[in-house]
Amino acid sequence: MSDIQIEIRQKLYPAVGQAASHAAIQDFKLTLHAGEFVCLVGPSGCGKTTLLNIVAALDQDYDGEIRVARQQAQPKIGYIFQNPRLLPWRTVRQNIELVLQGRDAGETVDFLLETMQLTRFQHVYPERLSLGMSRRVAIIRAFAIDPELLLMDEPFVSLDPPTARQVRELLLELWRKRPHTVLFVTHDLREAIALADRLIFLSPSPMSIVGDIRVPIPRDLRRDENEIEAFRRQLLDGAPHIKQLL
Ligand SMILES: Nc1ncnc2c1ncn2[C@@H]1O[C@H](COP(=O)(O)OP(=O)(O)OP(=O)(O)O)[C@@H](O)[C@H]1O
Repeated sequence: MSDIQIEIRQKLYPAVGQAASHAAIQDFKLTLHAGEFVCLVGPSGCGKTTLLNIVAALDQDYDGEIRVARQQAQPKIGYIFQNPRLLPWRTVRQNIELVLQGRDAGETVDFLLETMQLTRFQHVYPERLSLGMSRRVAIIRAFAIDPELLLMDEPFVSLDPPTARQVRELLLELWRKRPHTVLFVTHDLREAIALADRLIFLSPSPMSIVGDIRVPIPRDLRRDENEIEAFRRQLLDGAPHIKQLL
Protein backbone atom coordinates (compact mmCIF):
# COMPACT_ATOMS: atom_id res chain seq x y z
CA MET A 1 0.00 0.00 0.00
CA SER A 2 1.16 3.54 -0.74
CA ASP A 3 0.19 7.03 0.35
CA ILE A 4 -2.41 8.80 -1.77
CA GLN A 5 -2.05 12.47 -2.62
CA ILE A 6 -5.05 14.64 -3.31
CA GLU A 7 -4.44 18.11 -4.67
CA ILE A 8 -7.32 20.20 -5.96
CA ARG A 9 -6.25 23.69 -6.82
CA GLN A 10 -9.78 24.56 -7.88
CA LYS A 11 -13.13 22.97 -8.68
CA LEU A 12 -15.42 25.40 -10.41
CA TYR A 13 -19.12 24.80 -11.11
CA PRO A 14 -20.02 26.81 -14.21
CA ALA A 15 -22.85 29.33 -14.37
CA VAL A 16 -26.26 27.77 -15.13
CA GLY A 17 -29.26 30.00 -15.88
CA GLN A 18 -29.50 32.68 -13.18
CA ALA A 19 -26.89 30.99 -10.99
CA ALA A 20 -23.35 32.40 -11.32
CA SER A 21 -20.33 30.12 -11.56
CA HIS A 22 -18.81 29.33 -8.19
CA ALA A 23 -15.69 27.68 -6.78
CA ALA A 24 -16.76 24.63 -4.75
CA ILE A 25 -13.20 23.70 -3.72
CA GLN A 26 -10.11 25.90 -3.48
CA ASP A 27 -6.48 25.06 -2.58
CA PHE A 28 -7.21 21.63 -1.13
CA LYS A 29 -4.20 19.42 -0.42
CA LEU A 30 -4.36 16.20 1.58
CA THR A 31 -2.07 13.17 1.85
CA LEU A 32 -3.73 9.97 3.03
CA HIS A 33 -1.16 7.66 4.59
CA ALA A 34 -1.34 3.99 3.65
CA GLY A 35 -3.86 2.13 5.83
CA GLU A 36 -5.13 5.29 7.51
CA PHE A 37 -8.82 5.83 8.38
CA VAL A 38 -9.54 9.50 7.73
CA CYS A 39 -12.88 11.20 8.40
CA LEU A 40 -13.93 14.38 6.62
CA VAL A 41 -16.21 16.49 8.79
CA GLY A 42 -17.90 19.60 7.46
CA PRO A 43 -21.21 21.43 7.22
CA SER A 44 -23.91 20.49 4.77
CA GLY A 45 -23.19 21.74 1.25
CA CYS A 46 -19.50 22.46 1.90
CA GLY A 47 -18.34 20.23 -0.98
CA LYS A 48 -17.69 16.77 0.51
CA THR A 49 -19.51 14.81 -2.21
CA THR A 50 -17.89 16.97 -4.88
CA LEU A 51 -14.51 16.01 -3.43
CA LEU A 52 -15.29 12.27 -3.31
CA ASN A 53 -16.56 12.33 -6.89
CA ILE A 54 -13.31 13.95 -8.02
CA VAL A 55 -11.20 11.44 -6.07
CA ALA A 56 -13.24 8.59 -7.62
CA ALA A 57 -12.67 10.09 -11.09
CA LEU A 58 -16.45 10.40 -11.60
CA ASP A 59 -15.83 14.13 -12.05
CA GLN A 60 -12.75 15.02 -14.09
CA ASP A 61 -13.55 18.67 -14.66
CA TYR A 62 -11.22 20.29 -12.10
CA ASP A 63 -7.73 21.72 -11.77
CA GLY A 64 -5.53 19.35 -9.75
CA GLU A 65 -4.26 15.78 -9.40
CA ILE A 66 -5.13 12.63 -7.47
CA ARG A 67 -2.34 10.08 -7.40
CA VAL A 68 -0.78 7.20 -5.61
CA ALA A 69 2.56 8.39 -4.19
CA ARG A 70 5.42 8.11 -6.65
CA GLN A 71 3.08 6.97 -9.45
CA GLN A 72 1.02 8.87 -11.95
CA ALA A 73 -1.78 6.32 -11.76
CA GLN A 74 -5.23 6.95 -10.33
CA PRO A 75 -5.77 4.70 -7.26
CA LYS A 76 -8.17 1.73 -7.47
CA ILE A 77 -11.28 2.96 -5.67
CA GLY A 78 -14.12 1.32 -3.75
CA TYR A 79 -17.03 3.78 -3.31
CA ILE A 80 -19.80 3.29 -0.74
CA PHE A 81 -22.70 5.68 -1.27
CA GLN A 82 -25.50 6.64 1.13
CA ASN A 83 -27.82 4.46 -0.93
CA PRO A 84 -26.51 0.85 -1.01
CA ARG A 85 -27.42 0.57 -4.74
CA LEU A 86 -27.92 -3.22 -4.77
CA LEU A 87 -29.40 -4.87 -7.87
CA PRO A 88 -32.83 -6.18 -6.80
CA TRP A 89 -32.80 -9.14 -9.21
CA ARG A 90 -29.53 -10.52 -7.79
CA THR A 91 -28.98 -12.24 -4.45
CA VAL A 92 -26.61 -10.83 -1.84
CA ARG A 93 -23.81 -13.10 -3.04
CA GLN A 94 -24.49 -12.36 -6.71
CA ASN A 95 -24.40 -8.60 -5.99
CA ILE A 96 -20.95 -9.06 -4.46
CA GLU A 97 -19.70 -11.39 -7.20
CA LEU A 98 -20.72 -8.89 -9.86
CA VAL A 99 -17.84 -6.56 -8.97
CA LEU A 100 -15.35 -9.44 -9.17
CA GLN A 101 -15.96 -9.73 -12.92
CA GLY A 102 -15.60 -13.50 -13.09
CA ARG A 103 -12.51 -13.61 -10.87
CA ASP A 104 -12.59 -16.73 -8.70
CA ALA A 105 -12.69 -15.21 -5.23
CA GLY A 106 -15.07 -17.55 -3.43
CA GLU A 107 -12.96 -17.66 -0.28
CA THR A 108 -12.73 -13.89 -0.13
CA VAL A 109 -16.50 -13.56 -0.47
CA ASP A 110 -17.03 -16.21 2.24
CA PHE A 111 -14.63 -14.37 4.55
CA LEU A 112 -16.29 -10.99 3.95
CA LEU A 113 -19.81 -12.40 4.43
CA GLU A 114 -18.77 -14.06 7.65
CA THR A 115 -17.04 -10.98 9.08
CA MET A 116 -20.11 -8.85 8.32
CA GLN A 117 -22.40 -11.58 9.76
CA LEU A 118 -24.28 -12.14 6.52
CA THR A 119 -23.39 -15.73 5.63
CA ARG A 120 -26.96 -16.85 6.43
CA PHE A 121 -28.35 -14.24 4.04
CA GLN A 122 -26.08 -14.78 1.06
CA HIS A 123 -28.80 -16.33 -1.14
CA VAL A 124 -31.49 -13.80 -0.20
CA TYR A 125 -32.66 -10.99 -2.53
CA PRO A 126 -32.19 -7.36 -1.40
CA GLU A 127 -35.93 -6.79 -0.80
CA ARG A 128 -35.67 -9.18 2.16
CA LEU A 129 -32.84 -7.21 3.80
CA SER A 130 -33.14 -4.44 6.40
CA LEU A 131 -31.42 -1.14 5.60
CA GLY A 132 -28.58 -1.99 8.00
CA MET A 133 -28.03 -5.33 6.23
CA SER A 134 -28.07 -3.66 2.80
CA ARG A 135 -25.41 -1.24 4.02
CA ARG A 136 -23.32 -4.20 5.18
CA VAL A 137 -23.59 -5.77 1.70
CA ALA A 138 -22.47 -2.46 0.15
CA ILE A 139 -19.44 -2.46 2.48
CA ILE A 140 -18.56 -6.04 1.49
CA ARG A 141 -18.88 -5.19 -2.21
CA ALA A 142 -16.44 -2.30 -1.82
CA PHE A 143 -13.89 -4.38 0.14
CA ALA A 144 -14.21 -7.27 -2.35
CA ILE A 145 -12.34 -5.42 -5.08
CA ASP A 146 -9.35 -4.95 -2.75
CA PRO A 147 -9.23 -1.19 -3.34
CA GLU A 148 -6.26 1.07 -2.73
CA LEU A 149 -8.71 3.63 -1.38
CA LEU A 150 -12.21 3.22 0.05
CA LEU A 151 -14.52 6.23 -0.18
CA MET A 152 -17.58 6.31 2.08
CA ASP A 153 -20.17 9.07 1.74
CA GLU A 154 -22.23 9.08 4.95
CA PRO A 155 -22.90 5.34 4.67
CA PHE A 156 -24.78 5.13 7.99
CA VAL A 157 -27.12 8.06 7.50
CA SER A 158 -30.80 7.30 8.32
CA LEU A 159 -29.96 4.18 10.34
CA ASP A 160 -31.32 4.20 13.89
CA PRO A 161 -28.50 4.74 16.45
CA PRO A 162 -28.17 1.09 17.66
CA THR A 163 -28.07 -0.20 14.06
CA ALA A 164 -25.58 2.51 13.02
CA ARG A 165 -23.40 1.51 15.97
CA GLN A 166 -23.59 -2.19 15.05
CA VAL A 167 -22.69 -1.57 11.38
CA ARG A 168 -19.88 0.78 12.46
CA GLU A 169 -18.39 -1.88 14.72
CA LEU A 170 -18.62 -4.51 11.98
CA LEU A 171 -16.95 -2.11 9.56
CA LEU A 172 -14.11 -1.57 12.04
CA GLU A 173 -13.73 -5.30 12.55
CA LEU A 174 -13.45 -5.80 8.80
CA TRP A 175 -11.07 -2.85 8.44
CA ARG A 176 -8.80 -4.26 11.18
CA LYS A 177 -8.57 -7.49 9.17
CA ARG A 178 -8.26 -5.69 5.81
CA PRO A 179 -6.72 -2.29 6.65
CA HIS A 180 -7.41 -0.34 3.48
CA THR A 181 -6.93 3.42 3.34
CA VAL A 182 -10.34 5.00 4.02
CA LEU A 183 -11.79 8.46 3.35
CA PHE A 184 -15.10 8.64 5.21
CA VAL A 185 -17.53 11.59 5.05
CA THR A 186 -19.81 12.40 7.97
CA HIS A 187 -21.66 15.30 9.60
CA ASP A 188 -21.51 13.53 12.93
CA LEU A 189 -18.41 14.35 14.97
CA ARG A 190 -19.07 11.53 17.47
CA GLU A 191 -19.20 9.02 14.62
CA ALA A 192 -15.97 10.47 13.19
CA ILE A 193 -14.19 10.18 16.55
CA ALA A 194 -15.41 6.59 16.94
CA LEU A 195 -13.94 5.63 13.56
CA ALA A 196 -11.00 7.78 12.55
CA ASP A 197 -7.26 7.88 13.00
CA ARG A 198 -7.41 11.45 11.76
CA LEU A 199 -10.15 14.10 11.48
CA ILE A 200 -10.10 16.63 8.66
CA PHE A 201 -12.39 19.63 9.24
CA LEU A 202 -13.70 21.51 6.24
CA SER A 203 -14.86 25.08 5.68
CA PRO A 204 -17.98 25.91 3.65
CA SER A 205 -17.77 26.80 -0.03
CA PRO A 206 -15.18 27.13 -1.40
CA MET A 207 -14.17 24.15 0.66
CA SER A 208 -10.71 24.04 2.22
CA ILE A 209 -9.10 22.33 5.22
CA VAL A 210 -9.42 24.23 8.52
CA GLY A 211 -8.30 21.48 10.92
CA ASP A 212 -6.29 18.24 10.78
CA ILE A 213 -6.44 16.44 14.11
CA ARG A 214 -5.26 12.98 15.17
CA VAL A 215 -7.65 11.04 17.44
CA PRO A 216 -5.57 10.00 20.47
CA ILE A 217 -8.07 7.55 22.05
CA PRO A 218 -6.98 3.88 21.73
CA ARG A 219 -9.49 2.01 19.58
CA ASP A 220 -10.57 -0.42 22.29
CA LEU A 221 -11.61 2.52 24.52
CA ARG A 222 -13.80 4.03 21.82
CA ARG A 223 -16.70 1.71 22.61
CA ASP A 224 -17.19 3.95 25.61
CA GLU A 225 -19.44 6.86 24.62
CA ASN A 226 -18.09 8.88 27.57
CA GLU A 227 -14.54 8.74 26.16
CA ILE A 228 -15.82 9.94 22.80
CA GLU A 229 -17.89 12.73 24.31
CA ALA A 230 -15.00 13.92 26.51
CA PHE A 231 -12.68 14.16 23.49
CA ARG A 232 -15.39 15.86 21.40
CA ARG A 233 -15.80 18.58 24.06
CA GLN A 234 -12.07 19.03 24.55
CA LEU A 235 -11.60 19.34 20.80
CA LEU A 236 -14.41 21.88 20.29
CA ASP A 237 -13.48 23.93 23.37
CA GLY A 238 -9.91 24.20 22.09
CA ALA A 239 -10.93 25.09 18.52
CA PRO A 240 -13.72 27.69 18.41
CA HIS A 241 -13.30 28.07 14.61
CA ILE A 242 -14.24 24.38 14.22
CA LYS A 243 -17.08 24.57 16.76
CA GLN A 244 -18.56 27.42 14.76
CA LEU A 245 -18.72 25.23 11.65
CA LEU A 246 -20.61 22.26 13.14
N1 LIG B 1 -23.71 19.91 -10.41
C1 LIG B 1 -23.61 21.02 -9.69
N2 LIG B 1 -23.71 22.23 -10.29
C2 LIG B 1 -23.59 23.37 -9.58
N3 LIG B 1 -23.35 23.42 -8.26
C3 LIG B 1 -23.25 22.25 -7.61
C4 LIG B 1 -23.38 21.00 -8.29
N4 LIG B 1 -23.22 19.98 -7.35
C5 LIG B 1 -23.01 20.59 -6.18
N5 LIG B 1 -23.03 21.94 -6.32
C6 LIG B 1 -22.80 22.94 -5.27
O1 LIG B 1 -21.48 22.75 -4.75
C7 LIG B 1 -21.47 22.88 -3.33
C8 LIG B 1 -20.99 21.60 -2.69
O2 LIG B 1 -21.97 20.55 -2.89
P1 LIG B 1 -21.75 19.07 -2.34
O3 LIG B 1 -22.96 18.26 -2.68
O4 LIG B 1 -20.44 18.57 -2.80
O5 LIG B 1 -21.70 19.33 -0.76
P2 LIG B 1 -21.77 18.30 0.46
O6 LIG B 1 -20.82 18.81 1.49
O7 LIG B 1 -21.56 16.90 -0.02
O8 LIG B 1 -23.27 18.46 0.94
P3 LIG B 1 -24.14 17.50 1.90
O9 LIG B 1 -23.38 17.40 3.18
O10 LIG B 1 -25.42 18.26 2.07
O11 LIG B 1 -24.30 16.19 1.20
C9 LIG B 1 -22.89 23.28 -2.93
O12 LIG B 1 -22.95 24.67 -2.86
C10 LIG B 1 -23.74 22.74 -4.07
O13 LIG B 1 -24.91 23.50 -4.23
